[in-house]
Amino acid sequence: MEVIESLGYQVYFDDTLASLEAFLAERNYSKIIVLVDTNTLDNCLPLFQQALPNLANYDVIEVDPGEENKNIDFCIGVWHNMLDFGADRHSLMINLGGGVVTDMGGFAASTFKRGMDFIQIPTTLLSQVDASVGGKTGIDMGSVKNIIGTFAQPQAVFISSQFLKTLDQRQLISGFAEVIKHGLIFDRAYYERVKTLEIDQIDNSLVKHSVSIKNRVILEDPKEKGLRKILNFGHTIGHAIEGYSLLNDASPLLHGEAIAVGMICEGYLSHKLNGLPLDELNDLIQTFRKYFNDYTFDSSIDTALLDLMRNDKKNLSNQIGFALLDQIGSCQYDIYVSEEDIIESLDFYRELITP
Ligand SMILES: NC(=O)c1ccc[n+]([C@@H]2O[C@H](COP(=O)([O-])OP(=O)(O)OC[C@H]3O[C@@H](n4cnc5c(N)ncnc54)[C@H](O)[C@@H]3O)[C@@H](O)[C@H]2O)c1
Ligand SMILES: O=C(O)C(=O)C[C@@H](O)[C@H](O)[C@H](O)COP(=O)(O)O
Ligand SMILES: [Zn+2]
Repeated sequence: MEVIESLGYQVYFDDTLASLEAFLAERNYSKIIVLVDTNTLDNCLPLFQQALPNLANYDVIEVDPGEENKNIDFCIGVWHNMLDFGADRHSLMINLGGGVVTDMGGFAASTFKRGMDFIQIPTTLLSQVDASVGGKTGIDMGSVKNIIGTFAQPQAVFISSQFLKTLDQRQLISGFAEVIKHGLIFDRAYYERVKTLEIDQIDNSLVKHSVSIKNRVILEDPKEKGLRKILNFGHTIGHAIEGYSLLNDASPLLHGEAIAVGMICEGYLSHKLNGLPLDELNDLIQTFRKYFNDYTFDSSIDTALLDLMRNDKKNLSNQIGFALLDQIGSCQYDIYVSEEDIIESLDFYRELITP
């Protein structure tokens, strides 16, 4: 078992979850509530129960799965359940699921009675390498991603590769977008390694390395005043596309799929505005197109996408904020880009995927 020290808590890489048993034994929580979605109820709760045979007394809250449920209505349902179960300030919320469960459960716990303890047990690749660590919690409002939320750190994070066995290929690839991002923004050698991998070669070492990159960034800047913004590479445009797709597509893009498109567009902006060499831009494009399908959207939605980007949390005085690469493995932040250039980057993507 390995442990990474994060912002006052530990991230345990522990396939047996023995560290979770020890963690619970050390603390005297008045009540334990496990938040799951329908899929993690079926696929992950049994593993959790096997690992903790002596944990008899806990309540389970179940929500419907998917991004479309990461909203205030579901959150209210969670808060009602917490009240019904008699949760108090000395209770613990265990979020057992992907990024939707860890984001929304963290938000529900961090606001309930002005805040109670929670831990994250991420069960998707995306939530293991990214969402469960760093204390960003939140929910969407319509198409606007993560617009209501808190910075609230969990008491601990427990990562077990056992959970990934039931995850389907599309979800694994979605999580892989954040892995590639970690290499692009921080670690060129890591990028060179991951871009050659097949999806079935994802292993513990890669999850740990991604967490260690994210952890180094958040330790330096927990509340995203500066450096942490690099973790948002691809997200200014990616979140707009994800939010748009969520409400308009019959089969919406997943978070990782949307930010993969975002990273190609923002790769283009990195080349045009921040010195990313052309051959590195082409390499980035080739990598994303190796793993991700093209996403077709026409220019009629550009206004809607720009409207969504106007809500980005990196914006300043009505200027749309970006984190952009100057070379692979290195990223700058607080770069404000004109709407003309943003549209040019969307055009670039459209031309790229046109046969
Ligand atoms: N807080 C952060 O720092 C941060 C970072 C990155 C992404 N996010 C957020 O994370 C969310 C995306 O997370 P996600 O990709 O994990 O999506 P998700 O939580 O929707 O999970 C994806 C799907 O997999 C299912 N699932 C989860 N674990 C499973 C398992 N072990 N076996 C089978 N099925 C399983 C879920 O029920 C869901 O249907 C987005 O809302 C994104 O904004 C947050
Ligand atoms: O942890 C961070 O900081 C990130 O930006 C990680 C992102 O991958 C993640 O999608 C995050 O939820 C985006 O946050 P937001 O502040 O842009 O909503
Ligand atoms: Zn992300």
